[in-house]
Amino acid sequence: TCRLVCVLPSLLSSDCLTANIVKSHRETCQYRVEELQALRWKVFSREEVLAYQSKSVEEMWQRCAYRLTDSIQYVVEFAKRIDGFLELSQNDQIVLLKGGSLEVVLVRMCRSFNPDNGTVFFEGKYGGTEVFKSLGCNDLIASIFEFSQSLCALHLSEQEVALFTAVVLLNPERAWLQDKEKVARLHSHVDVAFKNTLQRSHRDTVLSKLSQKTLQLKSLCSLHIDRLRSFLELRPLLAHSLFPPLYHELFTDSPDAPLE
Ligand SMILES: CCN1C(=O)COc2cc(N(CC(F)(F)F)S(=O)(=O)c3ccc(C)c(C)c3)ccc21
Repeated sequence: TCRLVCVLPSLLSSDCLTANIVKSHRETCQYRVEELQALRWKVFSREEVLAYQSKSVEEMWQRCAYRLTDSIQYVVEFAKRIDGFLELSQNDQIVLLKGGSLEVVLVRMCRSFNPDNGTVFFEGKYGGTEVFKSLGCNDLIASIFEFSQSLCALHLSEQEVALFTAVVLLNPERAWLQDKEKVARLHSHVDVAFKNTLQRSHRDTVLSKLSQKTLQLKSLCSLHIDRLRSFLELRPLLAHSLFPPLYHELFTDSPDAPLE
């Protein structure tokens, strides 16, 4: 039926794209939002927080880098299932993922954030900013929590998270794109699908708020890259053994193993 629907006016074909993106999100979101909410009561104890705070900077970064790399694999899978993404050149697929995967992870994280007590899901339980103290970058942690808190305030549905992350990923303004026009066409199709969905559910107000969020995302990610760079510069040899190759491929300019 999807094929039949897609030959009808563009409005219906944007339904087709919406269905594809929502399905892709559901299949690659790593944790279902129901699961994450059911775990909110599992908060780290005082002892567990102290244990995290007594870990070395290296170990905490390694744990986070591992979880981030794991989450990014799901974002890569999400991208590959969006109609049109695999039709882009290999180069442009990698440029979009290098530039947008962390942004998608940070948007998805609002689903694992509990705005009632300001805790986030990490290694099986919920914890506040104090859990990440030994990372030594409290400004980055604080900005992640603030971003998650403000995104939660929009009460995005799973459909809206799916469409918003697809819009964030398919950004035609990423540097080094070969076929910018082709990405811009795909981006505009997703944007139209997103706008149609929001209008139908009388959620137009969310659109203007989300465009501000996109700006916050950009600064949050550049802050992350700066922090990561300064961290790696202090421990060049260690870092190479600490972080999975995909992490290096995405967040440092070192020409490591190609993104598979
Ligand atoms: C700022 C980008 N960032 C890093 O620079 C280093 O690794 C990260 C990992 C994660 N994870 C979330 C994910 F698993 F979804 F990726 S986390 O390890 O579960 C985690 C959850 C929540 C917070 C506050 C932090 C600090 C970590 C998120 C962001 C980063």
